[in-house]
Amino acid sequence: MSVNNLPFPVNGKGHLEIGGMDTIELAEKYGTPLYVYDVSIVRENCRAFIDTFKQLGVEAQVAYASKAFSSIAILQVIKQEGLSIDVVSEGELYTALKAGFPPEKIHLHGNNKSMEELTLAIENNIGCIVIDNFYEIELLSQLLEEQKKQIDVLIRVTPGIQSKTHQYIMTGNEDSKFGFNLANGQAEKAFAQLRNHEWIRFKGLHCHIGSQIFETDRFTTAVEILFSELTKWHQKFDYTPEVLNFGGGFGIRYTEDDRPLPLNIYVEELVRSIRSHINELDFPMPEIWIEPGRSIVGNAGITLYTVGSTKEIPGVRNYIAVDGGMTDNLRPALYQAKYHGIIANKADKPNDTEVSVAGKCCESGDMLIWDLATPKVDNGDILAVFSTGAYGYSMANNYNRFSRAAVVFVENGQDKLVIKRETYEDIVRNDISYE
Ligand SMILES: Cc1ncc(COP(=O)(O)O)c(C=O)c1O
Ligand SMILES: N[C@@H](CCCC[NH3+])C(=O)O
Repeated sequence: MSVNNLPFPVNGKGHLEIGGMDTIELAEKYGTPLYVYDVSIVRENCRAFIDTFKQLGVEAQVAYASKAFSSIAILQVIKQEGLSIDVVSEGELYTALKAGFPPEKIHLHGNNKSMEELTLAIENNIGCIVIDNFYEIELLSQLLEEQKKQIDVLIRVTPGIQSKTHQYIMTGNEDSKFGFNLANGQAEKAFAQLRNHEWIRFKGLHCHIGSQIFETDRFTTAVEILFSELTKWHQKFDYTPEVLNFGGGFGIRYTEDDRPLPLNIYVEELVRSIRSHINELDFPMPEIWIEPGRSIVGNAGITLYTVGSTKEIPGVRNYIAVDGGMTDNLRPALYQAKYHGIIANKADKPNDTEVSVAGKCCESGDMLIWDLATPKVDNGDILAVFSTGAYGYSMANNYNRFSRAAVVFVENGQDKLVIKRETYEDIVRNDISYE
């Protein structure tokens, strides 16, 4: 943090900088709304996870959850840093293959994988499929039998943990659309079907307890729950897992109320807890996999907007409207997510007023930030919203036929366009005339 508790520096012109670049110049060059990523932060986050596992001497795979932001360029950075990735759809898998991601480092997720998704995964010999339900076991068995191929799998289990996060991003609770329930025996039933399967190589268990989690105790509880199941399976079937995957969910700072833990702490606590269980049970140490998404790209990205209209309601509130909104950042409308931002061309000015930032969609709920302290705002000012690198571009949409914003990477004072701004021609491309 530098001026005013900001995550990025301010230059001599009073402009916010990112990756050694002036944000106002970037806005002029590429237009707004604009997503800008400081690639060096992505790399730092990757290394924090990878290096901690190395220091602890644990065989691991850190699989970037590409749903947080999937594009050819970001997956190339992730590949350079030596991570694996998790994909949840044919589109994400296709993007990964196009990015030249090594197939053996791709893991496929999804609660309703289609024949096409499974076929693409099998044809490309991806590293692992995380099986979610009994129907998928049938589909996968059928496809592998037809192609006479084997594949590694984990099964996703729901440990029954209520994480302290928004209901829509909880996934490990019992009443969830994801995974096999542990408590009611479904997970054991799936394990029984898979342990001696001709085509499916059962490697271990996966669980993901939710997203934007700030406490390690949720993860260590998940470890305990998985090991209590594994203890049963060991007694009954003499089974020990080769792989345990504890998903993602490591929280980041959106506003100053968020208190994220350093990323190494999550890994250290997980490993400590797993080691204590395997020592007690006399199991060999399994490979540990994790799937961070938000914590890899979230704080590396900002969004730049141009301020347009303003509206003062005396005694109520001052609105400023920007040229984007719920089309480039759905999270405030969907999860009441909170963000912090600043007027990037007045980053050195004192905050002597308060505004609420509206998007330009035809929805009252299209508000990006409520009650943000700023200097006096004029039209033409550039607003920078922080921590939009995860689930921003990836959840962008064309509501009101807005075009998706461009994405620029900056690193060491260099900028590069990595996703072009969508054109209106792109938007009508699949429309078919009815005249
Ligand atoms: C199975 C799985 N793994 C990983 C993630 C990534 O989560 P996050 O971006 O919070 O790290 C998710 C999303 O919540 C998920 O469902
Ligand atoms: N899209 C969610 C997180 C993903 C949840 C996936 N299991 C968010 O923006 O917070």
